[in-house]
Amino acid sequence: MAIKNICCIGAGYVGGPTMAVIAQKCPDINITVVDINEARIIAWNDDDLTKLPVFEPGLDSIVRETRGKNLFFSTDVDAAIDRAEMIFISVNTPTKTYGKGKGMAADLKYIELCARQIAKISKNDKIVVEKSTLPVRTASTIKSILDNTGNNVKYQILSNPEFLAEGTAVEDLLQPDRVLIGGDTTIEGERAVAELVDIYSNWVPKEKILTTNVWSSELSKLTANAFLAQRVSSINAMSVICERTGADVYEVAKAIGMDSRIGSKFLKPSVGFGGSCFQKDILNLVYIAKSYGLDEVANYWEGVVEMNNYQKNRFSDKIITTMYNTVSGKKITFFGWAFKKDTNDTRESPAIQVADNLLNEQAQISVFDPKVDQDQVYKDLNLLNTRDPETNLKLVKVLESPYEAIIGSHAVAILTEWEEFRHYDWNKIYESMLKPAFVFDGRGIVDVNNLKSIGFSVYKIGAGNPVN
Ligand SMILES: NC(=O)c1ccc[n+]([C@@H]2O[C@H](COP(=O)([O-])OP(=O)(O)OC[C@H]3O[C@@H](n4cnc5c(N)ncnc54)[C@H](O)[C@@H]3O)[C@@H](O)[C@H]2O)c1
Ligand SMILES: O=c1ccn([C@@H]2O[C@H](COP(=O)(O)OP(=O)(O)O[C@H]3O[C@H](CO)[C@@H](O)[C@H](O)[C@H]3O)[C@@H](O)[C@H]2O)c(=O)[nH]1
Repeated sequence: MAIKNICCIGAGYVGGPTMAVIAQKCPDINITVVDINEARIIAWNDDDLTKLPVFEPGLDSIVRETRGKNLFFSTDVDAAIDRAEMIFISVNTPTKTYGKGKGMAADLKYIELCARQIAKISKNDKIVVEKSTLPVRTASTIKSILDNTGNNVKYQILSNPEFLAEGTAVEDLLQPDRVLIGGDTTIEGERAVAELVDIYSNWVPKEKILTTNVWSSELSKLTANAFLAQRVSSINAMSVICERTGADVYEVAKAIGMDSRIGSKFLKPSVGFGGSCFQKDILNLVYIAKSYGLDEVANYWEGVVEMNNYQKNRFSDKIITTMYNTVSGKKITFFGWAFKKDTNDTRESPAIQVADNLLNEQAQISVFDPKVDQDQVYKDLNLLNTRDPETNLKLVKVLESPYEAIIGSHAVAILTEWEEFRHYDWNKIYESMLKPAFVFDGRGIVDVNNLKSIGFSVYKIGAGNPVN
């Protein structure tokens, strides 16, 4: 059986781009991406491609090429499930905010709802693919729901975790380091795995398609994110030592990165990692370890998140102490709000925590981010529930131009590494700021000597150069 119809449940940062690329590479397969969020589906169908709900370089042209041909976005979940031979589940799996495992475990309610809906609708055999990031052994939960509430149709559950990073999603999908597919080791299981391998083989070299058992595949995803986040926390831990000793973390990163056993990637010091995945997935891993009574393992990984929280708070503390121990009534301009460059995603962005800390000290904040709008900034701050929305509205302004945002500021804080920040007219910025004019670079992107020659006092994370 060659797959002719795919349904993807969840039209988010993963579902949208992943299906767009499959549609482009497999013109003979009809793909319907469904979501219960009607506004999101409307945005995916917008003629104006700048309004797509997910900003990713290169995504608009793939959607232009495929949408309406073999790629469709719809709110009719039932019809798409019914039609499909293969169903990807790509819904959100956030950290639980209630009950047992609150603040740690993955909330699987959306996964379970999908499984129940698939069971209710399906009248012929289906391959169900876990695309969402899930705790190890979730496939058995899905299988149990499907088998016990379904219409006696046969299901194969595959695990096919997604490794794309935001901002480079299209590139990562077109040229993945590997594709991982976990399936049952039965004949039916192997057949289902082969169907999915066939789909990816349209553009991914065979040697990069790795097949494993389901549990290894599920756990590899959490492991990959834990290792990646651990690298960021490790280099951030060294950034503090560099600042205290006069060593330069960028030189240290280069020196260790040339060791082929360590490798040079993912060693950029920062104000902390953000994004919807790292913290959530590590906490999920910590919860799994604890649930097996493996407290030492749990504590080991929890340290990665603790280090990250320390780094975020350390940055806001640095701003406060440098600005003569008070930021009350002072205007601080944030360059960047997204959790990394080239995305409009702000989930768990370090900017949110840094802003919250500074607002607690009665600072006034103006924000400029090339891709994040005002509503999102207020939404992120209000979600913290630290103060009432009116106060956030009063203390925080979101501007559409960096040069407008900066007028009358005491300091600039760089929270996202957008390329354009490097090329701003820093002389002009200096002119419109109060003096002394401070720059706090949480992403290591500025040329310290150049800014100092203009007149700025500069702090660059990990650079071992005390502000002067
Ligand atoms: N964002 C990433 O870069 C990334 C990368 C790899 C893996 N992941 C994982 O992929 C999963 C999805 O992440 P995301 O960032 O795309 O999330 P998202 O929040 O952007 O999208 C999920 C979508 O699923 C929809 N949804 C939830 N329940 C539904 C239901 N019952 N029926 C139909 N639609 C439903 C939501 O409305 C939402 O639009 C998560 O498990 C995440 O950990 C994310
Ligand atoms: O050297 C580095 C690399 C990253 N970061 C920060 O770490 C966070 C995460 O960055 P990145 O991993 O590039 O983006 P994500 O989109 O969160 O992607 C991660 O999370 C996804 C969701 O699970 C996985 O699919 C990807 O493989 C994994 O890289 C961001 O805040 C980055 O600024 C650093 O501070 N220093």
